[in-house]
Amino acid sequence: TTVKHDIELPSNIPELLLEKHANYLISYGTNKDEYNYSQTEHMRMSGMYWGLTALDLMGKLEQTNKEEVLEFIKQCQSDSGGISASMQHDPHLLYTLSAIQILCMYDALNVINVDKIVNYVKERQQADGSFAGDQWGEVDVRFSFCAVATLSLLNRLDAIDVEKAVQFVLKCMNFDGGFGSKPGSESHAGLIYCCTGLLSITGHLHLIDADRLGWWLCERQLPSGGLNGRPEKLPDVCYSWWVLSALTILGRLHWIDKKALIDYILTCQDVESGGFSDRPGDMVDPFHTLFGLTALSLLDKNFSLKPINPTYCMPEYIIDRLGLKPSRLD
Ligand SMILES: COc1ccc(S(=O)(=O)N2Cc3cc(C#N)ccc3N(Cc3cncn3C)C[C@H]2Cc2ccccc2)cc1
Ligand SMILES: [Zn+2]
Repeated sequence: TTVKHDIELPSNIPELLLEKHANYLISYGTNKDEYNYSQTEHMRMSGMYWGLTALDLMGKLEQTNKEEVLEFIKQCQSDSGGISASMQHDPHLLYTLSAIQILCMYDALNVINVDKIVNYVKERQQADGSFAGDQWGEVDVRFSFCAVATLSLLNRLDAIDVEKAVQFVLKCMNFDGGFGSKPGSESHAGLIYCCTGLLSITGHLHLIDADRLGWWLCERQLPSGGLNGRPEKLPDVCYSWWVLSALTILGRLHWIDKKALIDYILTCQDVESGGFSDRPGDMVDPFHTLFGLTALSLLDKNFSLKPINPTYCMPEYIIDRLGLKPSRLD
């Protein structure tokens, strides 16, 4: 039997239903009793970053409850300086980055203790330049990206050893040009985004074999038009973001069949409830809704979406306002 590694696209391709997606995200945060809301407590800070970034891209940030969000973030900063996913949870670099990204969008970094954030991140760096995600010590190159992105948003990259952080990223590079989560781990689109983004922030993109990695990335596109995260995997909307943002940073976005990918992403909308799912017909969620919209923003500026910065996955105007210039290959 031939193993199916792709899907058939539905015949009709819906147009981009921005009002529906905005209403889905705005109501997601409000009805707290809903099952989904309770299931996402362990990652609520990231869930808020996904929803608020998507709403800002659609020009709806002013419809959110800014004061309530700022109060929640203040309550989530622990004595260690790190920020947790929800109140009374342990702090972690993943949620510290999400919180700083939200505060940059709201232009409200003053509501938390920035020096204690910087110290929390600095304390996570290991002797080999890598970063542990929290005090329990799990190392993953995703956490290197969280550390470097957080500190660069605060203009405090001086607090860590950037050269050693870069050395660890290079140890994660594979013969196929891609990156895994640790030295020797297999290449995966999500980790390639983290490593490409870190090297873009620190100005070390010249260390990447852009043609070899670009080739591996555009190989992710399947006949359905969708992108997968590794060879032999099914397509998934969130991989549109991981692959496209890395290709954009490498200056090779044009290597992808844009029209086919746009059609794939549009079929992943739920035309009733709003929101995007990983594949047509699956359950929608805020994670895939953000990454569907950010991918469309990179693919075609004629959708009514604000431009997205491929390195930080934040609206371009926020990165401009912060005076940040993450590098890209031409
Ligand atoms: C399926 O239930 C889940 C499973 C895992 C998680 S998770 O570990 O917190 N996380 C974030 C995430 C959030 C949502 C939403 N809302 C949905 C999925 C999803 N995944 C799982 C996923 C996405 N594409 C395919 N898969 C299987 C990624 C994962 C890891 C991740 C975290 C942060 C940034 C990037 C990636 C949450 C819910
Ligand atoms: Zn996904």
